Amino acid sequence: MASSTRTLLSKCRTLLRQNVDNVRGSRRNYHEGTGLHRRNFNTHNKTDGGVQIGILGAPIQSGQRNHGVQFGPEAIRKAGLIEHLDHHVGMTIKDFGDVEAGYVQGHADFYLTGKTPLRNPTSTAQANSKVADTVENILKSCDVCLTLGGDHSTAIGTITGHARARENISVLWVDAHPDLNTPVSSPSGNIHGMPLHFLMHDLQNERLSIPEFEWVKPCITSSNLGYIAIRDIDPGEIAIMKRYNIPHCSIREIDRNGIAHCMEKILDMINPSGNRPIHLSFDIDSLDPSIAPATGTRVRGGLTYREGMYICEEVARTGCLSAMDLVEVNPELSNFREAKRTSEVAVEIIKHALGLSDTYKLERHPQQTRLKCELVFSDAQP
Ligand SMILES: NC(=[NH2+])NCCC[C@H](N)C(=O)O
Ligand SMILES: [Mn+2]
Repeated sequence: MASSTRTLLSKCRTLLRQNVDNVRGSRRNYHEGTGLHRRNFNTHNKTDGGVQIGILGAPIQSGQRNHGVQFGPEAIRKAGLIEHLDHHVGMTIKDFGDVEAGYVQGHADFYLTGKTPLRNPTSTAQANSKVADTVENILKSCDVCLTLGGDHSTAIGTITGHARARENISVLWVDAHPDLNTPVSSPSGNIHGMPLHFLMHDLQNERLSIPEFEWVKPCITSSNLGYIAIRDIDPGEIAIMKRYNIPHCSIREIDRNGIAHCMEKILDMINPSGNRPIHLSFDIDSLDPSIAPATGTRVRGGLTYREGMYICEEVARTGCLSAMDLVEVNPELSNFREAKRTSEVAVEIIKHALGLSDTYKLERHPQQTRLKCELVFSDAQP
């Protein structure tokens, strides 16, 4: 390429970036500072300063068939999660241990539907009820609750707990799958492919009357939910997404328009005012299996490492992160090295969502109970 063309191209890119930054700045008040800081979502009056992160393990595996996903919390902790977070000034980590989830071998009970029986409703409901109570409690004393799964049915508990503790939450669902099946549309009977049908107001008529799940009250609507990276979508899920116009950026839209555009679009859709508490539900299978192989429902053609981290950085920059799930790490489904690699990537994902990435640094402002995540390296050129 001739050097004059290259210069022109680079000038265009710079202009484009500046434009994007201007639009963002005006829409979401980025000039106020970016990143994780206290947004007064909480009802408690903490004056000791700094952001409190509560961590909970939810070793639930009854939402699917593979053995081993119950070891997800242990694997992520072993990959150094606490050590990575602990030394950051202005951030306090409280580890609440694991919820007692109970282990279900294969098929404990099922609820008969027309097609595939719903697998393990009793144990999945009971474990999630504990998760919901614990997340609700953690959010009374912490600014952010991080839950380590477990399979993705865990989101039934975490989102319920979050919605009990804070008003007006919006959910960003990062996943290869929309997990929006109903017991009737599900091809597998696995509850980890259905958590959202329990939680969405719009889908209450699709629920079966399962006494153990009575406690789950709808708490999100189709406009509070956004998908990113989905690429393996069942016919029943497509129908629901179309019927309720659920905001989404499929992996193909990321290919076409880039991750920056997609994140901006999806955040504007689910959090237009820029001050709703965000629930980030991150399924490790959203990443390409070459990066995160130790998971149960791998789908080729996933997010690159940087795309995954970028999603989390942008969430951190909103300053609205209030709860996060990191689910579906299953260390038993690959060899030791791959399992370790997957857990390490999970730690990286969490760090980035909390505003701790290579391109950012956290700074505690003196005398302020606030963390500010500042860009120490930016591409913006004069
Ligand atoms: N959280 C997950 N990994 N979900 C996978 C769901 C796969 C499939 N759509 C099902 O409903 O069975
Ligand atoms: Mn999922």
